Amino acid sequence: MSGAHLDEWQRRSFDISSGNCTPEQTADAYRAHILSIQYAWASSQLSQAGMASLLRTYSERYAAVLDSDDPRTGLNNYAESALHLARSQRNYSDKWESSLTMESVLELPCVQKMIQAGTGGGGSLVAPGDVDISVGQENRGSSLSAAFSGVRSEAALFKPIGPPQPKTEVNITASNPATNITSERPRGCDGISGNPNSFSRPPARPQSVFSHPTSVPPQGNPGPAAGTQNYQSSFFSTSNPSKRKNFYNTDGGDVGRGQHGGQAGTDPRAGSNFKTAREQFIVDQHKKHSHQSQRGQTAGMAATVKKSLGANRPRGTSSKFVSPVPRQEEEEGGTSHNSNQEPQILDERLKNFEPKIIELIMSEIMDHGPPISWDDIAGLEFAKTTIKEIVVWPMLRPDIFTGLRGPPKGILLFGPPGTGKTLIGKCIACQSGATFFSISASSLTSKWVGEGEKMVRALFAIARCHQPAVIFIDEIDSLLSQRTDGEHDSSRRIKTEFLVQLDGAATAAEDRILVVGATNRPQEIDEAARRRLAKRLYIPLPEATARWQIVSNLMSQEKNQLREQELESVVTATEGFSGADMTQLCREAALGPIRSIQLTDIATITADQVRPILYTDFQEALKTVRPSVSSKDLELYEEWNKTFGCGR
Ligand SMILES: Nc1ncnc2c1ncn2[C@@H]1O[C@H](COP(=O)(O)OP(=O)(O)OP(=O)(O)O)[C@@H](O)[C@H]1O
Ligand SMILES: [Mg+2]
Repeated sequence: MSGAHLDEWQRRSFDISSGNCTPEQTADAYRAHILSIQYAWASSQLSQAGMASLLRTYSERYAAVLDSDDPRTGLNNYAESALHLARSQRNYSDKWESSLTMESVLELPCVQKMIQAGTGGGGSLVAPGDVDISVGQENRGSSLSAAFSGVRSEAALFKPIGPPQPKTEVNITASNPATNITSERPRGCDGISGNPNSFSRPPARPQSVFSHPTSVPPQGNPGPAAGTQNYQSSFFSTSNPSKRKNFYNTDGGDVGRGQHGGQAGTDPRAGSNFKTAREQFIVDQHKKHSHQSQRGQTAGMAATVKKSLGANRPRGTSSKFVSPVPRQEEEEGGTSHNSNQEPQILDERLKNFEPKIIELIMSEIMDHGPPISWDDIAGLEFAKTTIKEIVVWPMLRPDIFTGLRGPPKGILLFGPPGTGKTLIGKCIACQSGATFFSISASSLTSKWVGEGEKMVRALFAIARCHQPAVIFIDEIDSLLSQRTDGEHDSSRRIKTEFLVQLDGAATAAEDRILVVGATNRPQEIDEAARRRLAKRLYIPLPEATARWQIVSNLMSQEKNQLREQELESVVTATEGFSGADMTQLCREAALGPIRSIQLTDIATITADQVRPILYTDFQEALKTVRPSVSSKDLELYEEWNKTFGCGR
């Protein structure tokens, strides 16, 4: 690490060990340590092992500060209350202990005022009574539960202020002597202290301020659980109103309104997710029924889809692709069957295949992905034109491209690594309008003997159902390498099956299935496969114009100050680079501005303050990025292209 970084590190370590730091400062210092470690590793100043070890140490220390509930050394002052709650114990924490005992509520100035007002003329507000609690007819809302102690405890009878309201009397009898029901303030009870009027209830909505929760057993039937319910609420305490205010009063309006409102006179559950068991039951029932009816609809849909699939299906670029099994989106949309059920196969031609195999192949259909256009592929004009001729136009005008003009059944894209073969595959997927299967050789070469060739057969069968179709096989050499005596029987069978499917009795002349293979080892491909991949296109290293295009494309997306001549110099200096090497060079250069930022600023700097990419960044990057294709390898590709390639 540089001297400046070490100084900074030392200063922070000293601060922490001096004991003068608050827990917040200590946590900040540890966080800064962790950032420095990550930065040092990212800029190769620190080994992987060193980074891992340091990170472990400092993460543990940081976590210790976060987790400790000692107010002098830690930040976590919630743990205690949380633990108490978890153990169903009374909360003794200073921070979270509720002060809402009956006595404290009665002592509240606003309550006192109301008591006085009540005795003055408006009827009594609070009077000691038996264990009766009066609740409004709607019997809703969060509540103040009564404080019980003893077998039949005294509780308060709360009567709402204002005109007399219809009410229901509920008797709560504490049958268990150990019952400890603690008085709690209702949700949004800040309003009580802030606004004495909030005690009054709007006449339109008869409801007691201190109505009992919906869990109150009905009158005359307290039930065995009546006395054993724990009424202690974890929602509110009066000790830290500002915190609570921020938490519940998200709209910045009056306390008690908003998400967890519950101000006196309003429905306390308005906007909250709370539901009674009965409400939940009704919702569940509703869901169940609607799901059943949806399933009914799906079955109906499936029947319709069946008709449109397969031989009867109109073919052409405009016809919509219909999957023979329910697709993921449909499942998400809730229109599918139970996921445990076997996928329903809707095409006659696929009935001999196992649903699992079909599902596997279907999952490799690539009908979405990042959109790539032909312009995103720099250079390679000949390859692009040829592919458009073979793939795109025949899809657009199948009536013209018939007979001798019919497209070949297979294309092979070969060339050095990183020259854009896979990119072309993705572009075909986006631009061709055909059903695009992107198959990896590994998904076809199953470890179960016999499964592999079934997969190949299923692949072509499904592709036939979804014509026009393009089957893209990246790194096709691993699937169609030359057949040798020593190789496993199963891989031989896969190859044979593939060749048969590609150009054999199984394939009809009018089938519009195109196989596109990509490889950087063309010489390893079996000669029979080579013949079937009739159009073999060399994808060479990018020429100067293509390199120019790649750099300017990538730089146009970043803040840069690269002048025309400087770009020319970069292009000249990158003779022999592949497209992937050029991309790597640009990535490396783009890191230049980040590397010039001071370590101390990295956490705070804004994206706008990062300087643009300069030519010097490219010069630096050129010191570390080298071409990945050797000239010897290149000769091999050129040679193979001369012998088997279809380019000019
Ligand atoms: N002609 C090109 N135009 C633009 N970008 C390119 C081009 N060639 C390569 N790239 C860049 O290099 C990356 C790698 O290219 P791609 O994966 O297509 O190489 P490939 O030929 O399939 O290599 P491999 O033979 O190793 O599989 C692409 O994602 C792209 O960023
Ligand atoms: Mg590739």
